[in-house]
Amino acid sequence: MTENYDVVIVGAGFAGLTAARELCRRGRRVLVLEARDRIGGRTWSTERLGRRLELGGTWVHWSQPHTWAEITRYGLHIEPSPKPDDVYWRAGGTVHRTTRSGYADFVARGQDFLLADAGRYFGRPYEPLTAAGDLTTVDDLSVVDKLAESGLTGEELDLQTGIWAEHFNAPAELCAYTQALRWCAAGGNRHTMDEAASSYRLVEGTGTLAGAIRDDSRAQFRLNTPVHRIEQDAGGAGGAGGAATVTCADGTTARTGQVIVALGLDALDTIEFAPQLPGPVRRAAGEGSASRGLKTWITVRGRVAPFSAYGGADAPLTFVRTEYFDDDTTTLVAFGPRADVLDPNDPDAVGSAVAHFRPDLEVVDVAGHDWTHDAWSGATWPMRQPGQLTSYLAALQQPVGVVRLACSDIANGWAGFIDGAIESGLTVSRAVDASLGAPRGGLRSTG
Ligand SMILES: Cc1cc2nc3c(=O)[nH]c(=O)nc-3n(C[C@H](O)[C@H](O)[C@H](O)COP(=O)(O)OP(=O)(O)OC[C@H]3O[C@@H](n4cnc5c(N)ncnc54)[C@H](O)[C@@H]3O)c2cc1C
Repeated sequence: MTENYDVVIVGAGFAGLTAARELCRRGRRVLVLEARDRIGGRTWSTERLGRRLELGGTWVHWSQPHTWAEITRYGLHIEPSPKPDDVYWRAGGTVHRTTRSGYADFVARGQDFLLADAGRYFGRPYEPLTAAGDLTTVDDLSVVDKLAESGLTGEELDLQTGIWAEHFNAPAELCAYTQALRWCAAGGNRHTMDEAASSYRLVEGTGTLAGAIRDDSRAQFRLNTPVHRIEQDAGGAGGAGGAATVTCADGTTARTGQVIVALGLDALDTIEFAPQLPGPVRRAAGEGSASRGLKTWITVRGRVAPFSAYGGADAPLTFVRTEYFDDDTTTLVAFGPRADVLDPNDPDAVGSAVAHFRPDLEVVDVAGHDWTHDAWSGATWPMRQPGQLTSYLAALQQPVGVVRLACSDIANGWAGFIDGAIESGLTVSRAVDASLGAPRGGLRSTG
């Protein structure tokens, strides 16, 4: 039997959850279809290595307006990740070691050079295409291209490319210079940019935030229900006032006035669209995000003094940091740019990667999730490749008949972050509500 809804939302990550809550509050009848056995998408708080760990998105910040509003709304709390005493980095084939402030001094020249034009190109970060004419001249650059103009020393360059490979969770040549500028502009300056990315985690975990948004909606949720096909009626494909049929892998179908496809671009190929999505949208999904790396948690023997380490752009791990301390073990968080070359769940391989800069550490166990090879994500945090901002963002934000995309990948401000997912869910749900007209019976419920 085919059921009828005002809106079907595909995907229960932060974008889909937010859209579901907002549309229910506007009196819409909403069905959420999620492929996984849980909500939260690329965030996942779960028990591993003897404690609750975040296998996906983790850090949040008050400079991220949409995330912070949700933290306030649900009364959640943040706690700081430990700051390192020492910083190690590999450059010019050597491992260097210095204090946190020594590292900050050394890195400043390169960061200041790379991010100097953040305000020029993204003076209004939530309108990322407003400098459009000018932008096309720089959007094809990678951070490697831009850094080549810098006059930095070889060691400074090695460190900078390693830092950006870490920030994008991607090979450095895939990291769009404009994405680096957008990130800095969203934070307001490079210090807030850095702080927002990895300093404060949710005490209650991202799962609690996702659950709070879900519980605040009357939407019907179906887990373990991948969507296979979305077919718009002839009228729907041409504009508003149409309808679509959503078909799941289990053969069930739902009829709906509007569809929100709330999954990342790298998972878009899990759905067949009839008619096809426009060319730029298909090309954006086909090219995919830059972010094809990994995150892993590592338990090492002994109580290790707080440190962080940058491995360099070509290392299997670009960044490692102490995160939790126990009496006889320490838990590190680590990132690498290529999930193809390092399995986040292989203790031997991760141990060898850590030995690149800390051969004294003995890896006991590791825990991660391979988001890059997971069909429902296909990438980690979605950072753009050179050229993708000006080629695709505008098209990705447009409705296609009764179908709209919503995800962090296509947000305006903190694109790639939890904040971007919430922003996108808010924006798209408002547009969908407007397309549907007055709710049946003319009443808006507050549920
Ligand atoms: C390792 C890692 C670390 C990160 N670190 C941070 C961080 O510290 N701070 C931060 O702010 N952000 C971080 N992020 C990014 C952040 O987690 C994401 O940008 C955000 O969660 C994306 O939300 P979304 O709703 O746009 O997409 P997703 O979370 O990907 O949600 C999409 C949902 O759609 C589902 N789906 C996919 N295909 C189908 C289908 N065919 N049918 C039905 N359902 C489908 C998926 O299962 C998923 O639940 C990180 C991400 C990763 C992976």
